[in-house]
Amino acid sequence: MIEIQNLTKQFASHTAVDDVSLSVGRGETLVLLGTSGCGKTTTLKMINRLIEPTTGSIRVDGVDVRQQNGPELRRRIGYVIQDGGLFPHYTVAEAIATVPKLLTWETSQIEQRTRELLEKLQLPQNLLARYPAELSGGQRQRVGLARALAARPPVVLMDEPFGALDPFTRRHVRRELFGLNELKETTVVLVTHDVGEALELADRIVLMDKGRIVQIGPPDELRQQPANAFVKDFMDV
Ligand SMILES: Nc1ncnc2c1ncn2[C@@H]1O[C@H](COP(=O)(O)OP(=O)(O)OP(=O)(O)O)[C@@H](O)[C@H]1O
Repeated sequence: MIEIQNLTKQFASHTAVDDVSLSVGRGETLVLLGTSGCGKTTTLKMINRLIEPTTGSIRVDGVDVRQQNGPELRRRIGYVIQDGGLFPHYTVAEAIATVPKLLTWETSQIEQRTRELLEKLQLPQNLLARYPAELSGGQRQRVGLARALAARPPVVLMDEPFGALDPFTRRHVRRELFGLNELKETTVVLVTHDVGEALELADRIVLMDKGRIVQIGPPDELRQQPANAFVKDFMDV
């Protein structure tokens, strides 16, 4: 469970995130939606402390994130970014095993989990010995997803996680991942500017504009009862 209260981030004189308050329930998928530069990524990065807020607070499972050190927090919160965010000198197998190893999983358990994730993400086994430079953009992105999900973290943050995939693979991977049990009990905060993706994946959508929340609610509510003309136009796909 994530509770965000009066969160603001100021970069010099620019307010990137402006007094944002919201909560994400256990197992919920919350989608941050909005135009480029509206503050989605900045909001996401404050949850795992890659960016420190100017003011406001964030609690994950009742504990203020500022009371935990960054690396420890990020071990419990999966994080997926558009290009996969992989270390160049780690093979695919090593990348996926990173967090399970830190948590001292048995080798056989890590191998089994790796096989399972490759299957769900439609990645062939023969990629395991390759380095990120030897993968396509879409493969890198899926390996990034596998790495983030490997140890089944209770919270996963995703920043345009399907952005590099072609429309066909994108739909397929999305359905595989979100349709099966894989993410059912996981609290997910996902950033996208793709309305279709938001409508398909979100339990609730947070529509942002210029750092502020314009409307928050289930997909149908934003479509059927838009708070203003901006929401109506944005959701009208
Ligand atoms: N480190 C930084 N220094 C100064 N300004 C920044 C910094 N990071 C982000 N910004 C500004 O803050 C605003 C919000 O950026 P943010 O990346 O959160 O937007 P976004 O909604 O995720 O956009 P996109 O969909 O394009 O990724 C933008 O105007 C951006 O230029």
